Amino acid sequence: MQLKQLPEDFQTALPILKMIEDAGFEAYFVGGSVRDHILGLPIHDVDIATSAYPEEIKNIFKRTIDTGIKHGTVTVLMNDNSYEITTFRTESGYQDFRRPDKVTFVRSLTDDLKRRDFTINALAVDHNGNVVDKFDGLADLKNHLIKAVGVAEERFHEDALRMMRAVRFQAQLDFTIEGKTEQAIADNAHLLSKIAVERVHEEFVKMFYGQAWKTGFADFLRLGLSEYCPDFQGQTAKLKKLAQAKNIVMNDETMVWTAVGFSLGLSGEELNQFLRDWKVSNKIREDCQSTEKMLRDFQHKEIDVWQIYLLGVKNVSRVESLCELFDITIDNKKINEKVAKIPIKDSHALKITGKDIIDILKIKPGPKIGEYMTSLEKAVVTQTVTNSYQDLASYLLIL
Ligand SMILES: Nc1ccn([C@@H]2O[C@H](COP(=O)(O)OP(=O)(O)OP(=O)(O)O)[C@@H](O)[C@H]2O)c(=O)n1
Repeated sequence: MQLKQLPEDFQTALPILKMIEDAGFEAYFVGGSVRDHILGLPIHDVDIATSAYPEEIKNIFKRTIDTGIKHGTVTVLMNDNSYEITTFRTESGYQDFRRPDKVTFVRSLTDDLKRRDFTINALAVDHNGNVVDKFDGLADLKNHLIKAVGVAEERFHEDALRMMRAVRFQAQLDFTIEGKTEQAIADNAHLLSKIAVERVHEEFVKMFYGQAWKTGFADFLRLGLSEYCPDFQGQTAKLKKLAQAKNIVMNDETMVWTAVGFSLGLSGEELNQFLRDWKVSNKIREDCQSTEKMLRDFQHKEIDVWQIYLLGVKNVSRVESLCELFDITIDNKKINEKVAKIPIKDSHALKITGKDIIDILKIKPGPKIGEYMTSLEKAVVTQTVTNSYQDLASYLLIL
């Protein structure tokens, strides 16, 4: 097959392919960008694979960065763009965060495509738009199938995260996992416990961003992958409820982690520990905790204006969606009334500064100042005190 027209992102990168070819090597567009373009989806990253070794690439281009040179990847800077160019390779085992343990550079495109995870990701496109399809990836794209390249077991032994990728692609693309590939996931789910939590975390969150996240998540549970993830052992029944909940669009990490934590019935320190186990960032952990608190408050028909404020007055829609997910009814009118009455929209609007606090209380600068600021902010938001220098200064003295 030949693409009717190369997508714009490929066209911009054509001079790179040409320069590599002029030096006597092969170069192709590969991976997710090819898959997404054929599916008519927007392209994210343009990946280029080549028969040239990294040092040979560095001799061809003036401006390069050794991104992952041991693993064959060199970034080439051209005009305002940067491109990751990776030497054809075979590999085994990814025990660390992102890179395979052992890589062997090869000169054959087919060998490179052979080591890739799924047939739909094992397509390459040359400078004329000719698609190299050694493993029937085009047919699988047409039939909406996620199918491992070659023997599925081997692909999952090389990198167990690919089992999560299968479930994630299924959710993102609304595809089906092919029979043997699916069986191999069920048989090898335990291999997931060997993978760095950061990698599992990344895939887990991406799984929820797809249109059909509930199908993806249901398969993640059904195929036993959840049993090998942090804190999910023996929790399938609770998690299943999430897979059967109402359909909402999950569009940020806080939503995902709050939804999962809430399904498990976690709050306070337990929720915090769960999120730490999954290596969720401090910022998102804080957001999840205030979001979860709001959900619980709504469940008990309470509306805490400070929680609404903390979450960011504009971000109540996230909580609304989560309430819909868990069938919690919320009184929008009441919330809007409360939001309208919040006298400040952010902490910078406080009529007192950290320096004022130091002067008034005659204390040294330090983290305590931030705590005082938060207490004053809370007092203003909950209308315990008015936002004037005089009132805030007096309130500070009785804190
Ligand atoms: N565990 C992995 C990760 C990646 N790949 C191969 O490397 C390509 C690029 O990987 P990556 O950018 O991580 O994923 P994409 O397939 O591009 O998809 P997405 O960006 O949505 O993750 C994939 O298409 C696939 O051919 C693989 O075989 N095994």
